[in-house]
Amino acid sequence: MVGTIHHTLPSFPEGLPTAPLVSVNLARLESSDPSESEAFYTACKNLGFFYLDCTGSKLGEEIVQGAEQLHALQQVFFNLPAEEKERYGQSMDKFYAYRYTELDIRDPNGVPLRTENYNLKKDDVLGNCPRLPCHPLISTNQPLFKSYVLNCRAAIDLMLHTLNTHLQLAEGTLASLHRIDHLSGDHVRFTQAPPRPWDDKRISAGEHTDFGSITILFNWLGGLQIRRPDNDEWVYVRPVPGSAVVNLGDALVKFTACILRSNIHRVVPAPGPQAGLMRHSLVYFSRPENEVIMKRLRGGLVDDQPHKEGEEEEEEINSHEWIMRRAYGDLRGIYTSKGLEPRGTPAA
Ligand SMILES: O=C(O)CCC(=O)C(=O)O
Ligand SMILES: [Fe+2]
Repeated sequence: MVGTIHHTLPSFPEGLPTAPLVSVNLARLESSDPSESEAFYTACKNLGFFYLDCTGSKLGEEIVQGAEQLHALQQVFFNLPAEEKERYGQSMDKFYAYRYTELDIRDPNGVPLRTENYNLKKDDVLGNCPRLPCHPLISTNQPLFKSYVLNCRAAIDLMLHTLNTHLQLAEGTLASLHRIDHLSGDHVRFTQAPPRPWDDKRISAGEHTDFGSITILFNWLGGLQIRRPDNDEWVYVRPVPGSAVVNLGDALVKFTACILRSNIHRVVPAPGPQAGLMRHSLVYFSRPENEVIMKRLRGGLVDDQPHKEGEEEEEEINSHEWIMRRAYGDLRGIYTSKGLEPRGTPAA
């Protein structure tokens, strides 16, 4: 198995309530193993979160290795002086650039600490659109980003294909909404959060559902929590070396008229002995192509789903607009089968 650095960090504490995530093996999904495929589909319907065990799959091992390399790179990137990072910040792009939020905690020099992220568009990496100027550290690592994007997309395309089969949709329906050479909101995200005390207000403001299709997440410290749908309890997702955490986003809930689930989650300070460390995560968000209209699909099991009152009159918006309004506009919040639960801060 590819080396990961989890064992070099303080371990995730025992005895905390953790999320009941099933583990789906990528190699077995690749070989269309019927019971693995069924377990995957069940996880997508019941919780919308699962571990993707990448061991024993060439593609999986490449994804894990890429994630480790990008984890090392993101730490170098976030260690750059603030002015250097800000040069490629929000003045260039509202979303696909370096972004930060200042915390009300200061470092020993009196400088406010930041939670930071950097978003890099799939279309930028693959050359489907003009490239946004970026720091040399990012541009010199384009081959690494490119192989990571292609590998994540290969895994996502396989998962979409498997879902398509279980949902009994016409062949290629989900694939036709997620063509890699068509513009979409897919992106790689680096995140960094400094150690900080528990803050109820900040934590609840960060509760969200992802609003795209399928998210592939790597983190090395605890702190990610999901709210269990059965008892509403917030529980930790323990990082597992060699596995990604995969979750579904609201677009797939919309397309399938709520057959699939996107579960609410949030990030809290890392627990126990991990609490004093800088926390990073590496996320690949996939989203429908920009021009795709965000409404229920026709065909297969989706046709058996009940129609919501007023569904026919719902305004038709495309994926690009959906993302912008979910991130910054009037559609901010948590999307559930009951509708949109408004929240003040951007979801992801
Ligand atoms: O940092 C994490 O573990 C999760 C991040 C997340 O949920 C997101 O960026 O949407
Ligand atoms: Fe998320």
